[in-house]
Amino acid sequence: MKTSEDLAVLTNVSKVYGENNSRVIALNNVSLRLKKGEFTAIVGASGSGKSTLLHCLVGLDSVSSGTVNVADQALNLMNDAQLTKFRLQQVGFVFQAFNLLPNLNVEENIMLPLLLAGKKQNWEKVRQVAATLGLQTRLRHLPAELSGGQQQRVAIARALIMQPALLVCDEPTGNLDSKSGQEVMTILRQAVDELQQTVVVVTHDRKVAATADRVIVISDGEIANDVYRPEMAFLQEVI
Ligand SMILES: Nc1ncnc2c1ncn2[C@@H]1O[C@H](COP(=O)(O)OP(=O)(O)OP(=O)(O)O)[C@@H](O)[C@H]1O
Repeated sequence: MKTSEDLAVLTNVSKVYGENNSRVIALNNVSLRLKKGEFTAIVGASGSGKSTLLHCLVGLDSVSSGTVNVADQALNLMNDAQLTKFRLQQVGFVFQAFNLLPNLNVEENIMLPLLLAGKKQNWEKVRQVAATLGLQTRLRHLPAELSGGQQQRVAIARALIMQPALLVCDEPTGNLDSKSGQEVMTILRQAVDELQQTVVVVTHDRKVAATADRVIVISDGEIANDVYRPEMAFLQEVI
């Protein structure tokens, strides 16, 4: 049963890659609910299934069995075109590699999802989002003229401009020094606290996990722990 507080409900989700000798069970019967406005970190050893879980959550990957419901839509029943539309309208993505278009300046990069979604150009909105991320003096710069932390802030602005139901971040601080990484986490925290943005972060970094409200530990494709506001000692043990 889904409640009005739930943004995402995964029920008995399994994901199997390959066949016979190369068969890998990447997710094994995972059930999970994410509440609206919640900031969740997914942690676990390399190969444990974190990225697979993130991909199944946003319809980048299909599930082998089980159901995935996000923002009142059943992803497991959608075709590719429907999934593409769902992701464009409902999901913001931030990756370790910033994935900005090198020939577009900062404000054009931030505008891009609006144009891809067939919406009107809205420079005021772009500048407003850029300003909340401290990018107001960099609007005409190209990505190559920015620091790594600034580039990641542009990527976050680009993800937030669509006011996505869900913001997913795969190792968002993986390419950053610790100060820039901290700045990026502060921005994600603000998006949760001030915009009630729902955020899911996959990370190997315990400081990143400590910024979240909830930490889910994946082990061998299963949820091994699911803890709200864990103590640092717990994070030191699991990350
Ligand atoms: N496209 C694929 N084809 C076959 N096996 C895959 C595929 N994607 C992932 N796997 C396997 O599924 C398991 C889970 O992978 P996944 O990428 O989700 O792990 P992860 O926890 O994100 O790892 P990392 O921290 O190293 O990124 C691994 O054993 C991996 O080899």
